[in-house]
Amino acid sequence: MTSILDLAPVIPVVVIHDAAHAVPLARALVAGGLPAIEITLRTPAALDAVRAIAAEVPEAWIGVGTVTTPAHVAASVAAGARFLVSPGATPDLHAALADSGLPYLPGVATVSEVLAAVERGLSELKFFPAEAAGGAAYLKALSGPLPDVRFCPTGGITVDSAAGYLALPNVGCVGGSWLTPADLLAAGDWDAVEGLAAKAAGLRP
Ligand SMILES: O=C(O)C(=O)C[C@H](O)[C@H](O)COP(=O)(O)O
Repeated sequence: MTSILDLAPVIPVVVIHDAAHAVPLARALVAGGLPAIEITLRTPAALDAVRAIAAEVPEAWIGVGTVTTPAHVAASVAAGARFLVSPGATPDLHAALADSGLPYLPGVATVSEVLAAVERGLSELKFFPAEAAGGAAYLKALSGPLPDVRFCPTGGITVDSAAGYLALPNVGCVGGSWLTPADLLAAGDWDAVEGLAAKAAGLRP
């Protein structure tokens, strides 16, 4: 199965208020070099956006984030998600994510949560909230005792701090919302979004 962590150095984390923005937004991100896109389940438009991208932008790896319940998993699969991301995970959510048949990144923030995920056979996780939970220094410390676990740190990361994470051996990619700021989406400035994506795609040549 393709690893979500290896598709691009950055996964854009998107909060979308207007599903009509979904297709041009996804095309701009893909054109900039970021094919893996996470639409968060934070707005009523989110699942419509996922459906539109799945139908009209097949070159995008469209994923769903802010998955916090088994019902979210089912709705995301039905909408056409190709991967799932959660900010944390309970035993029930872990089970639903595993049953989805999709690649997924459950969120962890402590060593014990990492070990619980490893017990379930997982080796690729989201580290959230990355900056607040210890940042790149925390992940660097984990690479000693847990060298086989790779992370997608997300939460508070910027274009300036991303490179420090990407230089770590246990970081596959980072996630962030800086590529799709609300003002650019509201203005429909897809060229600017493509420019932000291209800069992010170049963080790891
Ligand atoms: O919604 C989710 O599933 C989350 O876990 C939280 C998001 O990944 C972060 O909020 C990313 O947002 P920034 O910190 O703005 O880059």
